[in-house]
Amino acid sequence: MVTRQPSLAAVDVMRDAPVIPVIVVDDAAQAVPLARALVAGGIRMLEVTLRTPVALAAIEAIARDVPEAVAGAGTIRSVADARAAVAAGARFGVSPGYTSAIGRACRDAGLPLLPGVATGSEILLAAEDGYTELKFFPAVQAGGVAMLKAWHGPFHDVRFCPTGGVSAANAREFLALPNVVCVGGSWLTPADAVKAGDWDRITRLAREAVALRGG
Ligand SMILES: O=C(O)C(=O)C[C@H](O)[C@H](O)COP(=O)(O)O
Repeated sequence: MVTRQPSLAAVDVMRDAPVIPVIVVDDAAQAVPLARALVAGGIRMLEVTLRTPVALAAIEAIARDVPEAVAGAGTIRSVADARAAVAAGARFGVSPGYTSAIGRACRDAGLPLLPGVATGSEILLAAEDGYTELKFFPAVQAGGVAMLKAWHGPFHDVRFCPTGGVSAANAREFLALPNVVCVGGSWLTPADAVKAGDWDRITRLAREAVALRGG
């Protein structure tokens, strides 16, 4: 039984911290300590990608056992994914691309969505459906900082979370842009650290990520 939480908007998800960690969980038992490690470092909005068989169980475990965290689902590629994410207790969703069917399903389910876009036409489609807080994916591969600067003219009212190729080394450049609210990335949860249960390292990486804004 999933307890419904107070409603959240996509912009709240983006504003909470400078980085949304993109998490891949291979073993459901890792989910709770991993979430606690990120929370200890100041990161609460957690994107658990639906890329592994245990992803939904991981979201469920975090939603149940780590009340300070806000579990979200990444890699939403279909209406079925959106519904499964909600049923597991996800409180926001992130998609690597966008279709109106996904947008509608998330809205109907009350799931704030960060739709993935990489072109002007995709931005227009998402905006037509009422989505103006978007994930730019894959950010570095699709044009990076220069692309976001170019988009700022025609799409000045759209805000982005660039993800894909973003790291501690280039995050500040993105965060300095007027149309970037936060960035997303997998660097806070390196596969070797998760595998080894090196939660202190993950807390340290989270803390460094929090310091990216303003510092
Ligand atoms: O599974 C998804 O839908 C995703 O969210 C894709 C991720 O955003 C990127 O894989 C993160 O890219 P890196 O930070 O470069 O590792």
